[in-house]
Amino acid sequence: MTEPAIAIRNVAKTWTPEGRPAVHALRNLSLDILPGEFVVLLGPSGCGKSTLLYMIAGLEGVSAGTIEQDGIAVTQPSAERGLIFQEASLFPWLTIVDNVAFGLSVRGVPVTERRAIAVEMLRSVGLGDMLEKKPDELSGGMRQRAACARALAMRPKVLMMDEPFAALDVQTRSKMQDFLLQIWRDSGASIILVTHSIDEAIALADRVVVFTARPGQVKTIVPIDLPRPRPSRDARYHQYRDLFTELLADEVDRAFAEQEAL
Ligand SMILES: Nc1ncnc2c1ncn2[C@@H]1O[C@H](COP(=O)(O)OP(=O)(O)OP(=O)(O)O)[C@@H](O)[C@H]1O
Repeated sequence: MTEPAIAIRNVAKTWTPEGRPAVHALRNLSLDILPGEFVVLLGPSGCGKSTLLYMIAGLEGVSAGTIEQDGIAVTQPSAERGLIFQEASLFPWLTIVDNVAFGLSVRGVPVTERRAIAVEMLRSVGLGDMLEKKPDELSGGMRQRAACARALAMRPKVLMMDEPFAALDVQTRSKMQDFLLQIWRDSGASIILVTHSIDEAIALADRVVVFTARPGQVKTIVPIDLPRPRPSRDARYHQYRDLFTELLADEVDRAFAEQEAL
């Protein structure tokens, strides 16, 4: 049996913000992410998807349960687990190539090698002509590609993405999905991507993990048994879309009901 790249066992997370009631974000959540697997997390707003990514990244601790990477407990951030947010979090005062090289400096890569690696990564994401540009000179899609280059330069085994394309227009988003599938194949990394888009989930995932409303748990896991690329004309595509729409509808209703009760 393949050992999981990430093993999440009975994890719970309760946020206890000062002066406000505790929030039970996740409860009794178990999930394996396999090496090289593309997993999409889908669920109603507030069900703890981002919280789970932060904990896998090692940026937040668990309240109960365990998270392991390759059998070792996750206790702090690591270059082996990259995280990309909705808005590319590049340093605005650095050029694109320096943004990518900066991450490598944190990892201790010698200064002489940093630029060469950064240039290579930026070329591989199609930004070879943009090396000396500042982030605000690039489009949203280009900034996200630069953020991918920065994360991939660290050679992570697991790349997490929190709604990475939500701020992009429909055409750019579709191109970015193609691009992501390509870098996923090239890198061999596991990808864990959070999205609200059912279409994005079907287009990308090996498996879609559907969450319950908060406190988030795994409601069901659906393998997407379609060859890529996955044209939305395909009848089976529509079956998946209907299935996810139905699975989510109940949970979204529950999430709304809870918000109204507050
Ligand atoms: N730092 C924090 N302090 C207190 N509560 C938090 C914190 N981060 C998240 N929460 C709460 O935990 C719950 C889960 O939030 P989280 O952002 O993980 O959900 P999500 O599923 O990613 O939501 P969305 O899809 O809307 O982004 C929410 O009720 C949120 O308000």
